[in-house]
Amino acid sequence: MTTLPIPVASPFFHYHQNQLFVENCSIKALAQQYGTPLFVYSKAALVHQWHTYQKVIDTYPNTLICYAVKANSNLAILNLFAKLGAGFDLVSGGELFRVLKAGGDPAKVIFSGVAKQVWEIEAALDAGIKCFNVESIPELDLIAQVAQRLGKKAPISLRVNPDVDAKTHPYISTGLKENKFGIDINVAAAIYQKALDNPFLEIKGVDCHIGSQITEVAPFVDAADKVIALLQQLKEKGIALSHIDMGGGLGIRYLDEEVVEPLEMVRKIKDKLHKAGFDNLQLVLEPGRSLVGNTGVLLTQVQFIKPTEARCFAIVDAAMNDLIRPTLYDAYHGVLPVLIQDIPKQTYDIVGPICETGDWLAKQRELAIQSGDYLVVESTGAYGFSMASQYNTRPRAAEILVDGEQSYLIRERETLAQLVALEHIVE
Ligand SMILES: Cc1ncc(COP(=O)(O)O)c(C=O)c1O
Ligand SMILES: N[C@@H](CCCC[NH3+])C(=O)O
Repeated sequence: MTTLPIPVASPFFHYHQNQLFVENCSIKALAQQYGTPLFVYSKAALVHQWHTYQKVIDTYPNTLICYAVKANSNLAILNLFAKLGAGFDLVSGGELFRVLKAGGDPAKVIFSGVAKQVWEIEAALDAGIKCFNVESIPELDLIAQVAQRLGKKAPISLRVNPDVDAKTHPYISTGLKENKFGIDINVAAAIYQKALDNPFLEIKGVDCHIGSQITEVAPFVDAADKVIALLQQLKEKGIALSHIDMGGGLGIRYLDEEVVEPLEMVRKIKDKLHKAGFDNLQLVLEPGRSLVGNTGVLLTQVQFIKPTEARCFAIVDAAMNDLIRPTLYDAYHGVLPVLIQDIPKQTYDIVGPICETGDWLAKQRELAIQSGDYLVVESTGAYGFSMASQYNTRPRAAEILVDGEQSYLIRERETLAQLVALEHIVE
């Protein structure tokens, strides 16, 4: 008897009679219906993850959860979160376009990012967003100029860089002095004063986001301590804020990580705010990965098994263009067979067909597989499709959303004609 593996996104992904299912749909049937590579998301898992944040809202009603669109920006997913009551955290005018198209409420939109362009600031002011998270003095000046031209007052927060170690991968750490993000917390008070004196700016809050895939509470608490010290400085200057935005960053289980529940993290921050006398501030959070990461998989088919002297490769039809995280961060993603078979296990490197040595999805995995089999790469609901490219002129994968026995195509597979549609040959 082979023991069945337990998917990290169990029970939404689970084995039944040696076959992998998502909710009530057989993954093999989905592969046959929609083709591969295919991103498969579970609606029940998305709703479940939302509820981990809904608990925060139920406990502390003065909280706004702004889903970080960059994690997974499919319109169907944005629409689902909008219906559940989410706000949105954006980093581009493109993301604003998506959120409005998906039915998001602009009054619950936060606009982050280190360099907003004029057209993006205009679009956000026109839409009537809740707040810009401003990351530098020149950006503050530009936002004020655009607001003046449009005859508006721009709502702003300063994104401060608290110089705390989020203890995560250096590429996804954002709250250290040497990172490009935010304004040095030690000079922020003076910049708030400058904003206060500008009639085209309206100070709303303070923001900090220290990094991603954080699996401890301590870095959030350290950051909160520093932000609270700034709040006290501002209070002394007579500058009152209406919200504090602690960003996103909560990690998920890819392998065996112990993760922090949103409510546990928020309790610690809320206690600090309470002790410092800032209970009145609305708490804003910008979670991305923790809402969507473990709600989806990348479904792929083994094309060839290629044994070499050094390694045995399982060459699959998904590649680094579909999922760049292993290449970019050396990230671990679980790999599961769709069918459990009674054949010998072997150790494989799971690689794609792209002409790069870095084109791998997983290394040294024990699997009982053969060519033609389907595999899923786990935990790919966040920063999977949203970071996909068309490198090697590979159409981007399709995306589906499963709800019970039903599946819905939420993004069609790109066609070759679409890949070249914007190009022109010079006669
Ligand atoms: C400003 C900002 N907010 C929110 C997020 C979402 O982070 P995460 O997906 O780790 O929750 C990010 C990405 O790290 C970000 O840069
Ligand atoms: N894209 C990254 C996280 C960066 C988040 C954006 N600040 C990842 O896949 O883990």
